[in-house]
Amino acid sequence: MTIAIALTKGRLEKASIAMLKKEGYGVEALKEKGRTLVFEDTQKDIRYFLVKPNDCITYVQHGVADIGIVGKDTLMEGSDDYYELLDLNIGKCRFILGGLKGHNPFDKLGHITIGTKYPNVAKAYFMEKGREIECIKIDGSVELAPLLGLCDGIVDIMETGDTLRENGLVVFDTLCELSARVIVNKASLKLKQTAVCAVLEDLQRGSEAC
Ligand SMILES: Nc1ncnc2c1ncn2[C@@H]1O[C@H](COP(=O)(O)OP(=O)(O)OP(=O)(O)O)[C@@H](O)[C@H]1O
Ligand SMILES: O=P(O)(O)OC[C@H]1O[C@H](OP(=O)(O)OP(=O)(O)O)[C@H](O)[C@@H]1O
Repeated sequence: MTIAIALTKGRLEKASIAMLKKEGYGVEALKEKGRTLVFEDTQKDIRYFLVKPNDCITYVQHGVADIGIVGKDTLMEGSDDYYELLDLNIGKCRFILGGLKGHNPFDKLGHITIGTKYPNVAKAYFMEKGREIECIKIDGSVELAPLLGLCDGIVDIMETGDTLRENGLVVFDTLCELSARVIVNKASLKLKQTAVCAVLEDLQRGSEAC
């Protein structure tokens, strides 16, 4: 029975392919991918494809992918009609509230404006703290927004902290730790249980080595 696995392209791509390869999966072809989008491992009867983070969830929810590997940040921001079954211990980073030194958004009395790629996460965080915010959706280089006066602070991913530091920004709070997760289509877990669980067991072993 063929299993389809959606991998997130970009920052998670290398580490997830390396883990699959180490566990004996034939994903070598993905690394010399050119413009080809789908790869078959006929020996293991697995089909792989590389997609953008949000699309990984979409393909899993629709059952086109049985399994997806995607960041917890993307899962927290998006819809949740899937099973999240494994933490892979790769792509580790955290959600932070950041901004200009001496300008903690919580100290502001009036209206707070937050720049972020993750408006749902940001709103939930401030709501829990009893503050309502206006979110300005930013698609990249989020650190620019407070520097140029677009917003009072940002909710974004931090790994090394270099991007914040090099732009003179500071961390005011950590919302939570993040890493890549394995998600599974709900029907696939029932209908392809043996094959799906075999992949999960291998990935579990791989994640323990991280
Ligand atoms: N600095 C980072 N350190 C570690 N993991 C990160 C970092 N930035 C992103 N990630 C993880 O990698 C995933 C993919 O990030 P990536 O930046 O490649 O994609 P993206 O957000 O769609 O960006 P782009 O629009 O530039 O393609 C994120 O969802 C997150 O889980
Ligand atoms: O703490 P650091 O190690 O500096 O990493 C953090 C940066 O990485 C991510 O952006 P990315 O590089 O993916 O680019 P983007 O701004 O286009 O989203 C994130 O949005 C930060 O800008």
